[in-house]
Amino acid sequence: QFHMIKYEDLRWCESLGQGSFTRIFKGSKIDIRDGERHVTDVLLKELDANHKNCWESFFEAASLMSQISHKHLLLVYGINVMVQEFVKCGALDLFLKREGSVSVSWKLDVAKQLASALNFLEEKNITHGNICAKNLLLAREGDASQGSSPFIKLSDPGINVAMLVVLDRIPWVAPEVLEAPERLELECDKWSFGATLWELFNGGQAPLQGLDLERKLQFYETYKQLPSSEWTELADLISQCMNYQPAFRPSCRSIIRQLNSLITSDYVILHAAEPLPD
Ligand SMILES: N#Cc1ccc(Nc2nc(N)cc(-n3ccc(CO)n3)n2)cc1
Repeated sequence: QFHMIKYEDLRWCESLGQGSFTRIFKGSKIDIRDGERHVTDVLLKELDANHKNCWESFFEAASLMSQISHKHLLLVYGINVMVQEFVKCGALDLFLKREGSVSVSWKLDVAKQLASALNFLEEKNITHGNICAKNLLLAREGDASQGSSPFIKLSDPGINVAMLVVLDRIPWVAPEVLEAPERLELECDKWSFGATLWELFNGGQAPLQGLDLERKLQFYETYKQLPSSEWTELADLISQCMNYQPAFRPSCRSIIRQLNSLITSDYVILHAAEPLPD
């Protein structure tokens, strides 16, 4: 299902950093189409040498996402090196940390786009398994004064959960996944959606940041919730998603309905532009 890209058609440019198993580079892909040379900006994601053993799950994640297409799902061109469409503004967590103050309606717009991507995956009965702000890519920053809104793309799930040391994905990974990493169900993405919503409304800060592994495990063992927002309706939605009973988590349709009612609430008007976090 991938159309073949030849190695010599790829150019590696600057490194953009590295994840736990991968390194990412800015690059360009050269296509000759109807006699014309097209150069496309791409993101090159390499699996680092000492993780070649999780190659097949790297491939599996990429091929899963390449079989479906949706406006909020990242386009993946190829594998061996994963060649992704280059998304202009990069990962959302870094953007939020850099930007500091984006409006509540900007955040709700992003939340709705993620919810619609999850709804699409739910309809296809596909569990993403790694929903978090780092895997949300900002294709368009959006500028309220120009009336343009943000546009996000959900990135590939990356190495599948069974390969990952799921412990360092607390609190994004649903508690039931710690018991059975191979049993990834749709409800797991609802839990992660709640944790990502929390990141979105906390300036891109990672939830439970700084807690060591022991404390993170205790967080689940004692059925804790993340610090709740002063906006009670938002706090309610986050804790519904992060329900320790998977079956009690809301459907995507319910999440979208609740986001729509948050968008119309007067809290949005009162908090048009968030103050810079002190
Ligand atoms: N400064 C800056 C800057 C950095 C990256 C991009 N673009 C981009 N495009 C993609 N397709 C994927 C990613 N990712 C970044 C982290 C991850 C997690 O895996 N992906 N970044 C644009 C600007």
